[in-house]
Amino acid sequence: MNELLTTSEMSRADALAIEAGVAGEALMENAGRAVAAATLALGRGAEVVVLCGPGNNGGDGFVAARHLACAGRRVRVALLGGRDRLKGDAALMASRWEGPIETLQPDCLKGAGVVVDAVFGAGLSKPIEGAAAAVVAAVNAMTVPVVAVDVPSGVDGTTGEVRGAAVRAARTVTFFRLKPGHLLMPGRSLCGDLRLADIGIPGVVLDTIRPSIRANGPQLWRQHFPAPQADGHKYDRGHAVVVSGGPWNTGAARLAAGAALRIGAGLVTVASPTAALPVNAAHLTGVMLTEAEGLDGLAAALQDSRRNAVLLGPAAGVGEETAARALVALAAARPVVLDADALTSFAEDPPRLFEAIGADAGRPVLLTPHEGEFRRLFPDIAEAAPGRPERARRAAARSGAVVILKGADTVVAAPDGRVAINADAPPWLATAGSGDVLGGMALGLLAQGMAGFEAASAAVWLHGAAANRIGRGLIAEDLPEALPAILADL
Ligand SMILES: NC(=O)C1=CN([C@@H]2O[C@H](COP(=O)(O)OP(=O)(O)OC[C@H]3O[C@@H](n4cnc5c(N)ncnc54)[C@H](O)[C@@H]3O)[C@@H](O)[C@H]2O)[C@@H](O)CC1
Ligand SMILES: [K+]
Repeated sequence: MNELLTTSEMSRADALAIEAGVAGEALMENAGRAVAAATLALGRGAEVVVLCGPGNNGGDGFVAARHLACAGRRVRVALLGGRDRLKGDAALMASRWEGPIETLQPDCLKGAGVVVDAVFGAGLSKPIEGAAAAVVAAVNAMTVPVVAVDVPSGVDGTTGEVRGAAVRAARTVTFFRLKPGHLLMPGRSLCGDLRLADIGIPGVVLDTIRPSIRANGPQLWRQHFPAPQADGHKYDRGHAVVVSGGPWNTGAARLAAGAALRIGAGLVTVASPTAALPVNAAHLTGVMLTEAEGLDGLAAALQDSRRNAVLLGPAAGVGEETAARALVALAAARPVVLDADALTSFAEDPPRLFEAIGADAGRPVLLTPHEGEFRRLFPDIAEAAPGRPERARRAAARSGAVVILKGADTVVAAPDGRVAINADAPPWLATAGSGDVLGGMALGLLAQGMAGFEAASAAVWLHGAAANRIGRGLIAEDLPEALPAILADL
């Protein structure tokens, strides 16, 4: 159930269900009935105004209006555009509505105690403007609950972006499977409480559609998650290396190293420039320390093949020195996580990074940009690609790396096209050092032999779960500490 369907995949699901013998009319009837059921509990008997658009989303609205009226609610219906524009099932459902049909405009909201938003759904094809935009503004100025059908009108179901204007719903009822836009920002924040209704589309249609985007959660990677063996040794659980910055910039590496250890790496070493050794030594206990001065020092530290995964970038400093160190790490034939300054250091020449990644395509490389770092490495993709999943996917395909595009709706994409969207990170996770911990968690999983996409997705989800467990007041140091309880629940 964690598959997410883009709006075009969703209309394919409808079409395949109909081909398989399910009546389109039945799908719409079930959809509208589910909306009515989700609306009945709201507004304590107050009048419901159902706003219908010219497509099948509006058709669902007519069905919901009929069921609400049958249940004894006072219902009024307003339609965008002439009734003669309605086609197919939507026209059929409008004909089964026995009450009057008003013209959609802000005035029809007068007296409403609950609003059903059935103006646009998966078929939104351009920005909302004119009368529809005026109604959206009027709905958002009201304090009554709004139930959105499929998506809040104006939210793009595939990207989560607002096109022109969008309704702010208290509840959204969608069908068969969620869409990316329900989890991506700002769509997610406009949906309110999300409900998923079964409308009779058989699950086997997914075998044909093969959706590539999923909601991130343990189902996606639990089978790959490293499980320590009873007779195992710490050396079986990998040896992660975190490269430290200079003497004034060591904290980020230690945060990452602590996270790698907590998530189960057998051994973790901070590889430190000579001048930073005393600072690191003064703060490390379970994490080990080794000297790695300059490029040769790093190469020497990585010669030990038991050191099987490397993280570089946190507080590394932007410039040629960091770029060259990243190339040393990438040349050492093992999984690499590149974060923060290690990404920005390639802003002048991104292909130089991608070539080094491509030189050994067999091992996983993770890039963990936030939006600004992403823009520096992939300016054209940031400009042109529609929505964050597509941006991350194109970047992964170009770079050959798993891309973790960080944000309130972190997206993980693999070079083979798989995408995971994380939807439950709380706002207080955006705090100093939080990204360093995420990099360390991913590193710790790679060191234990987890595959790149799964390690990235698991790290992102666990990072969010840890933050939810801690709650407000969280600082980055708390995140690794919260892991044991979450790992126990897995
Ligand atoms: N059999 C099906 O296809 C089913 C579809 N369902 C519903 O159907 C919806 C999709 O239906 P449609 O594909 O007809 O699409 P919509 O009903 O979302 O909208 C399409 C209509 O709106 C117009 N339009 C789009 N954007 C506009 C804008 N910005 N300004 C003005 N007009 C605009 C289009 O020209 C078209 O007439 C789903 O969201 C869902 O609610 C459900 O009934 C389940 C079954
Ligand atoms: K809608």
